[in-house]
Amino acid sequence: MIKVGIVGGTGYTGVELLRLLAQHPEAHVEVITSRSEEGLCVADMYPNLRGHYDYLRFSVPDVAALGACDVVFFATPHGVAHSLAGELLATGVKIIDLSADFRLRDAEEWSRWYHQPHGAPELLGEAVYGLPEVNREAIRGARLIAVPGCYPTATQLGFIPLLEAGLADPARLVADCKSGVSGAGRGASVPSLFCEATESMKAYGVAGHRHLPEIRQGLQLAAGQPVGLTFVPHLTPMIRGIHASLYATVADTSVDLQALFEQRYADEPFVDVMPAGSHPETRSVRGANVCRIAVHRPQGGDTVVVLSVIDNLTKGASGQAVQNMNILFGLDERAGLAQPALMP
Ligand SMILES: NC(=O)C1=CN([C@@H]2O[C@H](COP(=O)(O)OP(=O)(O)OC[C@H]3O[C@@H](n4cnc5c(N)ncnc54)[C@H](OP(=O)(O)O)[C@@H]3O)[C@@H](O)[C@H]2O)C=CC1
Ligand SMILES: CC(=O)N[C@@H](CCC(=O)OP(=O)(O)O)C(=O)O
Repeated sequence: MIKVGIVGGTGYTGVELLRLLAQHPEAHVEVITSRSEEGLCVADMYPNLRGHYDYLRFSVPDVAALGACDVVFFATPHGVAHSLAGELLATGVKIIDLSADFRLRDAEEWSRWYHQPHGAPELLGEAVYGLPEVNREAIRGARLIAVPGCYPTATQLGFIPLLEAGLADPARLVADCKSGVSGAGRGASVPSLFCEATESMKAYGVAGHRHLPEIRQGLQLAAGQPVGLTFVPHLTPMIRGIHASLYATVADTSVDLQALFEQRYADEPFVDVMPAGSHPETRSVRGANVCRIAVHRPQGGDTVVVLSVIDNLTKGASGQAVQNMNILFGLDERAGLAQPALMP
């Protein structure tokens, strides 16, 4: 059994980790932290977990207890993993960080977008970006994994086949993305209030969202050259889900895009290329560690439209984190992640 620690167990990604790990055949959660709920039984806070974690109580983060685990997940706000990662790695534990702390290669760029100094630039060289569809081999040997953000996962998986094949004009990519409200986390904030978020929809961060440099970094690697990306996130009145409508211009309109996408993801257990003409919906991935993709070229023109949907808490965060754990420990990549989406 892999001994698991979770820092930040009361948040939405923390409880999603618990939900997924409850049915994992090779993992056992030993430690879960919360500073605000110290001593509380996990199932008293999340009744959906009653009967699964009756032994488990929240405790304050403690390096000795976490260091006795095999792997520690950080499901915490930005900056927390920076402060604990070095000390924990020294104990021999592996780290899977769901926050953005180690996603950007450049510490100065991270500081600009996250408005604080990078707290552990010395660890950036060894951090592996945990997008298995691109980095599976590097993940296997990693000590420190940076799990991609939710918008970056949906967007990169949608654009990558076009960019790797050199088909899309890399200078003019557009990502028009919609997120459910759980993407903002469990902390109280006015935009997340029921009366603010329901029966309405709005864009935000058009001038520059912190996921822009992360997405650009991944797309540049796929394209092998700089990319120009317009990224517009929107808040939509649903709890879970990311819907990305991605636009690219292609010079060669003779390529069979359906075949290209099917071939690129043929061996990927968690990317589903839907039949030509499909319109994937967010509820088809709710609670499932899956990205469903459809590729269109409307009216046979030179604009390609890729539709990519994920659950922000599953393939966009905790499911992808467990997928990384499975790869890291040489397990079946699907372990604990086989459940289909909840419909309706
Ligand atoms: N929500 C989503 O869809 C996604 C989130 N992410 C990222 O995952 C991380 C967690 O997100 P989410 O679950 O939504 O966040 P939440 O705000 O819902 O939860 C944050 C958790 O971190 C703990 N925490 C806060 N500050 C500290 C600290 N200084 N030291 C230790 N623990 C702390 C909190 O517990 P307590 O204060 O009691 O200790 C809480 O359990 C974030 O970095 C987020 O950006 C990534 C992809 C998608
Ligand atoms: C709807 C909503 O607010 N979404 C969050 C992004 C989700 C997330 O948590 O991403 P990180 O892991 O990179 O922080 C936002 O736009 O800030």
